[in-house]
Formats: sequence, structure tokens, C-alpha cells
Amino acid sequence: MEVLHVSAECYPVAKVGGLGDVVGALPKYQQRQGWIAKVVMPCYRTRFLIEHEFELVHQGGLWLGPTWYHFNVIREKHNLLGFDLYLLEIPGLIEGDQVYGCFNDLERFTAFQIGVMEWLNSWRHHPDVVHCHDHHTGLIPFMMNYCYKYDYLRQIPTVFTIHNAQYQGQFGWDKAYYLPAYDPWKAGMLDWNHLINPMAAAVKCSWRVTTVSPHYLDELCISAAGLEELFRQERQKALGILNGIDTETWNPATDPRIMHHYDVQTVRKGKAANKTDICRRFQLDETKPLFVFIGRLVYEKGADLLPDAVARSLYESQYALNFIFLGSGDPHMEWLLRQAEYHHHTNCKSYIGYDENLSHQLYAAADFLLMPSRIEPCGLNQMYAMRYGTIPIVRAVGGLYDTVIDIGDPGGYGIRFLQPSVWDITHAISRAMELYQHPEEMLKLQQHIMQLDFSWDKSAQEYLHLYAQLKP
Ligand SMILES: Nc1ncnc2c1ncn2[C@@H]1O[C@H](COP(=O)(O)OP(=O)(O)O[C@H]2O[C@H](CO)[C@@H](O)[C@H](O)[C@H]2O)[C@@H](O)[C@H]1O
Repeated sequence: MEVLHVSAECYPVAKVGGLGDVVGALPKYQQRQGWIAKVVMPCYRTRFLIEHEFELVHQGGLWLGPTWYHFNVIREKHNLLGFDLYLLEIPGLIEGDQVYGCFNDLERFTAFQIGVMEWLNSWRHHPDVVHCHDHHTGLIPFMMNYCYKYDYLRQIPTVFTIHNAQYQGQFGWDKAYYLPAYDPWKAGMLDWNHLINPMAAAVKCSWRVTTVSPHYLDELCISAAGLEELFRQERQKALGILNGIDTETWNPATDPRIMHHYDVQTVRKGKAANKTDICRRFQLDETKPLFVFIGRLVYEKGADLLPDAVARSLYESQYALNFIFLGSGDPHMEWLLRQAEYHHHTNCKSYIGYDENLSHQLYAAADFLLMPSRIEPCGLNQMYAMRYGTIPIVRAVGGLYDTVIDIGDPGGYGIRFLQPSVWDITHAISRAMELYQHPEEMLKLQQHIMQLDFSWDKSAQEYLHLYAQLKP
């Protein structure tokens, strides 16, 4: 059995956030469970492309409205990722190493999807499932069903996974001519609120829809950036499957990105050594508890609440704790975090930018990880943190609700709060400070969370079970 994943990101080729992590790990685990899993993504000029060997497997052409583009499909030669990786090159359109945020994203990702269709159309055999991820691939299920040219592909089951329904990729009907000719009676399948909405089209046209945690699916039926009615209508074909983590990449006993390795037995010593290094680097007092935030600086992640929560926590605790923020995104939020550092520079540091190494070092060094998300479809950071013995402090939303149990509840191992407000965050931090005063209890919790199983094994199995139900 064969599944083809289509995605805009895949770690370590190109990653902006959690989508890259998932598409870099899930196929590897599926492959181990006996399926053939392949990934196709746009060919960005990233380091991975330059440093590894590729071979040409297909050459073709595509029309984006009236414009003709030549494209190549290249495959990584040595199966380095544990599955076949294909990159779709479109010279003159997909250039440079930037994943999102180019002025012509609409054209880049629409052409990518048409390129994937053309390539698939040329295969002598069918994959058993085409699995699309997020709105950049959301037009594919529509094209497979209703574009005359791809009639041959109609029988292939499609699965669409929603990693984040806030981003839907809408564009005006004036650009409908970008798509290959389709059955005009089916134009409604593309539409939501008088716009072409790739996220909505995928929910309508794919055989099954999944979200990256069960709780998030329930939330989408109530609040989904305008699509809640659609989720309510299509609820019966949707399923929440919790993301896993790649326990080989994220392993404090072997992680090449951290200085001091440790396991469940040596966690106290190991974390202390990593914390000392990080605190020296950022000039923080290592005897104080260290709270970190890692993530995209956007409204959904609640990053704007952090500066006030920091000020208030420092004031209430008489400067008895430290913070490090790692993130990039909204320029205003970047400025807010820089300001927090400026005002409280002995206790609060921020690194504005993307740094994969530093993120691993922070998971290893921190005592607590803060996630005050307003929306969190699944969240991977809390699971990485727990694997590194860092206690998560999360807002009970989406996948955070599904993965973190509060220490006040039976079997609890993290700290949860309800509202995305400065008050709730500060209160949660004060509970963490209280816990920090009891090192033996902290150690027990750290050892417990390091042993929780968040690996992909179970979730990959759930996806395979879902694919098996899809009979053409
Ligand atoms: N500045 C920085 N430097 C280094 N590393 C950084 C970084 N900013 C973020 N990261 C890394 O990016 C990843 C973020 O993953 P998340 O799942 O938390 O968020 P994201 O919102 O991108 O993903 C969306 O998709 C995923 C996958 O389905 C869902 O879990 C999530 O809820 C949903 O919003 C982690 O690996 C984190 O370490």
C-alpha cells in the first residue's frame, strides 16, 4: 500500500513550524509499519537541497491560466529521511529559500498543486491514498474530483489534514482561471463566502478530513475563522488524530544539538548542566527557575500576553525567576518582547529569529515551558518539552487540552490554566514557582513526563487504519 503526502513543509528540508515536523516524521513511521510513504513538496533552495544528492525523475509542463511553466520532479537519492522525498521545481516561480510570505504565494502554491496533479497523472500506477496537508494543498482534492484533465485520478482516495484552520488561503474568483478546466456545476465546491477557499474546498472534496487533535475538531465546530458551519456539516467524515513526535530527533540522550546528554536516571544532573550553559550564554542567574517560550510570534500563540505576564510575575516574586523567549513573526510582538528584555534585562532575555539548535538547547535547559495559546490545534512544543523533562504550563485548548493533565488532577504532570489572560498566566507561573520549591517532587514529575509515550507509533497506526477504510 502506498501513500503520497503533499505538503508545503517537511523537516529537515524546509520547516517554518509544526507542519514541517509532522510531515518529516509521520511518513517515516508509516514506512516502518509496512506502508510505502512518499512526500512531495515545493523545491525551495534550502541548505538541504544544496547539501544532498538528487536525481531527476520526471519533467513536465503546466499551465497556470495562460502562462506555461516547465517543471521537474527530483528525488533525494539515498533515502536519508526514511522515505522517498520528491521536490517539485518550477523555475521562474519557486525560487529562493523562502517558504511563505512571497508576493506571489498564490501563484507559487497553485502552480505547485497543478504540477503535482500533472505528475500524478503521468504515473503508471496509482498511489492508494493522496494525503494533503493544510490549505497550500487544499485544491488537490477538488482537482482530482472535478478537473476533466485528471479524470484518471478520481478513484484515488484523498485525506486532508488540518494543522491550522486559521490560514485558509482564500482568493478572489477573478483568479479562477488559474485552475485547469473543471466541471462548472461544481464551482460551489470551491466557494466559501464568495471567495475561492482552498481549506473549505478540501474539507468538502476530500474523502476524509482529520485534525491534529480530537479536542481541536470539537472546537472547530464552534470557532473556525468563518468555517464553523462547514465543520458542523462535514463532522461525520472528520476525525481527530493526535500528532506524535519523532522520538529519535527529540531525544535528550542522543540529541547532537544539546551539550549535555541525559536520560530519566540522570535528568537532574543533565538538565542542570544544560541550564548552566544557557544561563551563562544569556547572562542569567542559574539558581532561579527558568521559564521559556518557543514559537511563532502570532496572536494565536498568545505571545502578546507575555510581556505583561513577565512584568507582573517578576514584581510578585521579587525577581525570583528568569525568562527566555525564542521566536519570530509579527513585528509588533517582536518589539514587545524586545521591550520586555529592555525593561527587565537581568531576568528576561529574548532571541528574535529562528534557531533550531537553540530551541533544542532551551527544551533541555528550562524548568518550565510556557504556552499561553489562544488557539492550538495540537502543539508539539509541550510534547518536546516533556521528553526533555521540562514541565509544561499550558492553556487548556486544542491539543494542549489533550496532552497535558494538571498536577491538581489525578495522574497530573503539568500546569493548566483556562483563560488566555495575563492574570491566568501569572497565576500559573506562581503555581510553578511553588512546585520549584520542592525539588524532590519536581524530579518525580520530570522523570514521569520523560517516560510518557508521545511517539508517532500509535498515531501512525491510526492513520493507517483510516486509510484502510477508504475503498475506491
Ligand atoms: N523561532 C523558532 N526557532 C526554532 N524553532 C522554532 C521557532 N518557532 C517555532 N519553532 C519550532 O516550530 C515547531 C512549532 O510547532 P507547533 O506545533 O507548536 O506550532 P505551529 O503553530 O507552527 O504548527 C501548527 O501545526 C502543528 C502540527 O500539526 C500543530 O501542532 C500546531 O498546533 C499548529 O498550530 C516546534 O518544533 C518549535 O520548536
